[in-house]
Amino acid sequence: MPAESSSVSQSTPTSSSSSSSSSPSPPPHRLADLRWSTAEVRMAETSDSSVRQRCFKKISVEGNIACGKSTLVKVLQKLRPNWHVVPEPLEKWQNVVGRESGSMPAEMGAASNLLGLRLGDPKRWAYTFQTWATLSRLHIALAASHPPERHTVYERSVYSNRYVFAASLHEQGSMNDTEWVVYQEWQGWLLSELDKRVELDGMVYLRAEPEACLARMRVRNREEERGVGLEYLDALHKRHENWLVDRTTVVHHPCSSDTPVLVLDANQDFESNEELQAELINQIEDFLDKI
Ligand SMILES: Nc1ncnc2c1ncn2[C@@H]1O[C@H](COP(=O)(O)OP(=O)(O)O)[C@@H](O)[C@H]1O
Ligand SMILES: Nc1nc2c(ncn2[C@H]2C[C@H](O)[C@@H](COP(=O)(O)O)O2)c(=O)[nH]1
Repeated sequence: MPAESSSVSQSTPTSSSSSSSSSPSPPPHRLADLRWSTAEVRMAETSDSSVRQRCFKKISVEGNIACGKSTLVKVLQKLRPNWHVVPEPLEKWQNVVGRESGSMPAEMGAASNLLGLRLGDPKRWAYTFQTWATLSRLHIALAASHPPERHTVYERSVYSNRYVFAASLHEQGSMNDTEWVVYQEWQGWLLSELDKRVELDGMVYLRAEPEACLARMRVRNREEERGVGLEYLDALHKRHENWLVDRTTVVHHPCSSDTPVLVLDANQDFESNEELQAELINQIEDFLDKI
């Protein structure tokens, strides 16, 4: 990968969806809140599209495992407290709780750590993980699309779920052809129905060498990721590059190959460098102004 600081690889604007509500912060997320009536969904869609102001943007921060997304997102929360920052729902993957009380018997214990199951036995759990990850991401994306009259920054998206992770799991044989087709069909249909509500105005790609990600992952030392090696990080890196840099990944509505992408060099150590952090945040702010 050539050394670089940052670049906006596309600048074609896409439509955005802001919301009309003025609540200062979103309600806490519970999967039980997913039980929307059709009428509620229609109302939200109507108010979304009627208030389509272009000033408040929805973007995601994308990048390989341990490239520094959570670290950047925390910096964003600190330096831009008026932005709505949505971290990845990791704890929902590490502790699966059902919508109905009592649907997960207490004695299941470790069986509720879906991230651990998926990394321990990919063939058995990859498809299940993809459905749960999509569900939890959609939940926070839809919840967040209501209140904020401010920029919203998601840590990853339903799009990396498909074009990076699911595609890679299928390629490596962890999802068979039938699971891959079924996943793509319902995921594609659902997102296209949700349309503007899940569309992004732009994406920030934290681009880091897989070797750097591996080193950081080892330092972070998340128990479930002990078996993750360079080969998997390499495969994910290539998927990110094809999708966000080369733009050769075939994407489906409401994802677009025209969605602007800001590429940031995440090889540099911004964690302990406040000057660099401020510079990165300024670049993201400029990007939001441009798209
Ligand atoms: N730019 C950086 N330089 C060096 N270490 C970093 C950097 N960004 C994050 N880290 C460290 O690397 C590990 C993974 O970072 P994290 O933000 O959790 O990655 P991600 O959310 O992308 O998986 C953490 O231990 C973090 O402290
Ligand atoms: N199979 C999938 N795994 C995913 C997805 N989104 C995240 N992940 C995994 C990767 C990491 O092990 C862990 C957290 O990711 P970070 O990069 O934030 O550390 O979850 C997905 O959609 N599918």
